Amino acid sequence: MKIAIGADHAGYHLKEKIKEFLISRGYQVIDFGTDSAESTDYPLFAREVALAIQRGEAQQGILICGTGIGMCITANKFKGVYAALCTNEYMAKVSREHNNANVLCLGGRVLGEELALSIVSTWLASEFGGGRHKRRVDLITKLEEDMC
Ligand SMILES: O=C(CO)[C@H](O)[C@H](O)[C@H](O)COP(=O)(O)O
Repeated sequence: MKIAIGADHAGYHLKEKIKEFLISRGYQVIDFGTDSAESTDYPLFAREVALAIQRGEAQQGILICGTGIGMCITANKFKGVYAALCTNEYMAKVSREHNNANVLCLGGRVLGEELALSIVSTWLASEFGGGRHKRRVDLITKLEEDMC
């Protein structure tokens, strides 16, 4: 399983912790930056992670900015990318089980490291439930197709 990861300056430190955590658990990580805490612009990194998902280079993505909001707004502009902003484990679990989210967005200025890693771990361990949730996700996919 390959995971694409990206952050702006406000998510940089948490990105490094998450990357370390993922590698220690055997995931392959593609890191699209940023590579320091110097001020930069979150859409640049959301774009790279979203394109990696679209191209099939990564199956899932994780994006971190100050709140996770800017990353989530940007990533959801890309067809086939379903990004979810999660602030607790329940949201992480349901974003996979109900929404089949393929990108997890986190707030580096919102979450402590321990909670953030627990959210990542829950998200990765959760799977899409199908059934009535598939019907709803299919409606989202159809909306994407109708808008092209
Ligand atoms: O996009 C955001 C808000 O949803 C992110 O949290 C950014 O990291 C934030 O806007 C960056 O703010 P800064 O004042 O330039 O550090």
